[in-house]
Amino acid sequence: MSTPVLQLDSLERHFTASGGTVRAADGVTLTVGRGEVVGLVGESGSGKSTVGRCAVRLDEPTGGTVRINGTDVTTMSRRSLRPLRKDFHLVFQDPSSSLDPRMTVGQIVAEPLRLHGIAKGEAARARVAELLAQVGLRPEHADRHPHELSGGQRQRISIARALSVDPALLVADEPTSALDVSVQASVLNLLADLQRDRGFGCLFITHDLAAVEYLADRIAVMYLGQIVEQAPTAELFADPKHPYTQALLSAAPVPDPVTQRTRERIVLSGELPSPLAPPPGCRFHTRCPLAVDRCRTEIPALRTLDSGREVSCHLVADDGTAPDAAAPRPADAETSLRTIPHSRPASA
Ligand SMILES: Nc1ncnc2c1ncn2[C@@H]1O[C@H](COP(=O)(O)OP(=O)(O)OP(=O)(O)O)[C@@H](O)[C@H]1O
Repeated sequence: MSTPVLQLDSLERHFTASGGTVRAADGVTLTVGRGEVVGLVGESGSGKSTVGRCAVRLDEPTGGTVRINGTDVTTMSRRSLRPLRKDFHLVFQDPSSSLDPRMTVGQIVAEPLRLHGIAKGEAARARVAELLAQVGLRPEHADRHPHELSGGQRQRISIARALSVDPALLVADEPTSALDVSVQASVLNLLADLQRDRGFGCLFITHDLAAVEYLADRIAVMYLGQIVEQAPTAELFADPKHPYTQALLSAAPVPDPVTQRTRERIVLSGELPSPLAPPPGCRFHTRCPLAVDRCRTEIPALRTLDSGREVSCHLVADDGTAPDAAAPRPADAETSLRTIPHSRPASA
């Protein structure tokens, strides 16, 4: 297997705040293969952006490792990182914040080409025209400034800029959520087309379950700083194992009129607990409709099931048998705990 474009190993990003330590990312292990789109989902505050920012070293991890194309960049200085920066880019939620208002679109898109010594002068101008065409803009847009363009056009420009140097990895953090609903689909389609044509790896961070189902090959689900489930997209949507994933996906619209897939809506009680003081045992137990005593005291490891999928839940058996969070009855939960064989840690 070729080296993944992104490898996060036990990634940690803890922030020191007045109330203590915020465990925004707390042991995240994740890979993005060459040409693969990995979706990162989870409710607001679960740590997705923190992981995305650490992955492109816009933020400093406090533990674990970040490898890009096999190179450990976790503690590399800005200076040593500079030549590698061509390989990875982040597309932000709000394009206005990442585009310099004093520069023309042409200068914005050409800047990475110049910085990495790839093209200048006429060659850079020709490349910019080509890139603008690829993102659905006209050559004359090169002379405009970001404020003269719509939100959708600005996001197309940040995508053109990010892809100008042919990166191996693109981290897209909610790339459409700041846009009008009417243009979200066209920007997503553009990303999907470019990804297919150019084959870059992509970490796609989103709240939009329909978008992630459409774009991602694989999905990782985050809860309170940790990954609780990872699976190929179709398998995750067809058969979510973790009670949190079941609840999250139960809120998704049913996009396929042929299969008429339906899911009973699972409404979780309470808010996401504070990452300043995560609950003991399974972090999800305070909101899990299936939680049993073991969940309150014993931390479930993220383990690989027989099928190769990964899940961290005491109630999911190695053969993938999982209880249904939509039909919780205390007796069921206790029964499933007793009847499902668990792979317990050696020390337990
Ligand atoms: N610089 C910081 N200092 C202190 N806490 C922070 C900092 N940045 C993020 N956090 C906290 O870390 C947690 C995770 O934040 P993060 O933005 O990564 O979540 P998210 O899943 O991306 O949320 P959203 O979907 O709303 O963007 C939150 O509790 C947030 O308040």
